Amino acid sequence: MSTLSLFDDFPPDIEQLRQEINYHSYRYYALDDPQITDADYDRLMQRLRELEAQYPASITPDSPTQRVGAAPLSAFQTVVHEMPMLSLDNAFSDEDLLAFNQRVQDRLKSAEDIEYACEVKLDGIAVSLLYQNGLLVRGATRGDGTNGEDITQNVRTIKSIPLRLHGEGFPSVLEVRGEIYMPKAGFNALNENARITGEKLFVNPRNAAAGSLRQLDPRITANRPLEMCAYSVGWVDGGELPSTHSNVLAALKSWGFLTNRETQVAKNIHEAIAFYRRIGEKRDALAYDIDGIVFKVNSRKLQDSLGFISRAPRWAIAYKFPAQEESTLLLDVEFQV
Ligand SMILES: CC(C)(CNC(=O)c1ccc(Oc2ccccc2)cc1)c1ccc2c(N)nc(N)nc2n1
Repeated sequence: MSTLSLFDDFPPDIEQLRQEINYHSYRYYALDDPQITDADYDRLMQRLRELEAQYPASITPDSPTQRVGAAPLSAFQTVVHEMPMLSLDNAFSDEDLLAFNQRVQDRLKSAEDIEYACEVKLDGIAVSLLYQNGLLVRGATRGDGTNGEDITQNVRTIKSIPLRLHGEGFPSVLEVRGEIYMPKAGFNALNENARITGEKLFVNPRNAAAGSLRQLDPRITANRPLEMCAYSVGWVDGGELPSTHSNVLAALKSWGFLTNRETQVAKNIHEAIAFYRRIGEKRDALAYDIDGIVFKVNSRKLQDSLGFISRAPRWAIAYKFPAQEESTLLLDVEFQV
């Protein structure tokens, strides 16, 4: 006799199972510290699918079984970003970075050391995720910074993007910005599979991520090894944010987002340059492609007084690495095939 028959009149606590699965996702993606094996996670998911098939009325939009959603779209709708998605000014040398720091000090009329949040600049696709009362309601590309494409159905398939925020204390409206990227291992496996099936090869992980997000059929996106790393908050309403950027990232992590483990705070621009060197030395060993380091004035109060120049903040800069040889090498190899 199946155990379910004991509960036919009293549906088992499906919400409890859903919360347990979401908790394990939080531990795996946000904390990078899973408590159960992938096999046990899959067993929990299988049980949830069986119970939801038995009690379809219990299905909620944030259920982890609802990631691969609706039918393919005929086209992407346009989204107008409430807060522009800004680009970054670039630095190509230590001198450029020191000049950036000097401009910041001059503008703040301060000779005090400026503290910087230091983040890897992932080589992926910028995305905006809008949450209302903790639920993901919209995903959009950067587009031209003001108008992007609505890719909500596709971002819902990415397991490191929470469908419901974890924990508490988040604003009622929260717009999170980050990068959707394809880790190197996933990219290599995707191209290996494409070689076997005779499908189109991707030139690099960034193009593979872009191509995977441009799919009108979310079922294709769902089968692509994509991750999302949060790096900023754009628009908030109904709540306060911490006073430093590094604590905003910590809050995003507590709400269920993947943030990059290399992120550090530098007490001054010289420590920031040391961070750039250290990451530059381990760049090839990283599990994902990066094309630079982003330095952000850590104090949000100082950010507000520095403001923006047209499309880029005065308080942030990207110090780029030299372009990597590998992608052209791959290009040569690819066309020799
Ligand atoms: C700093 C910011 C430009 C994001 N921030 C914003 O887009 C942003 C936008 C409006 C804001 O507030 C506004 C308030 C009023 C008017 C306009 C903007 C604040 C931040 C940015 C851009 C690209 C990044 C990248 N590739 N990697 C990392 N690691 N960080 C990055 N950070």
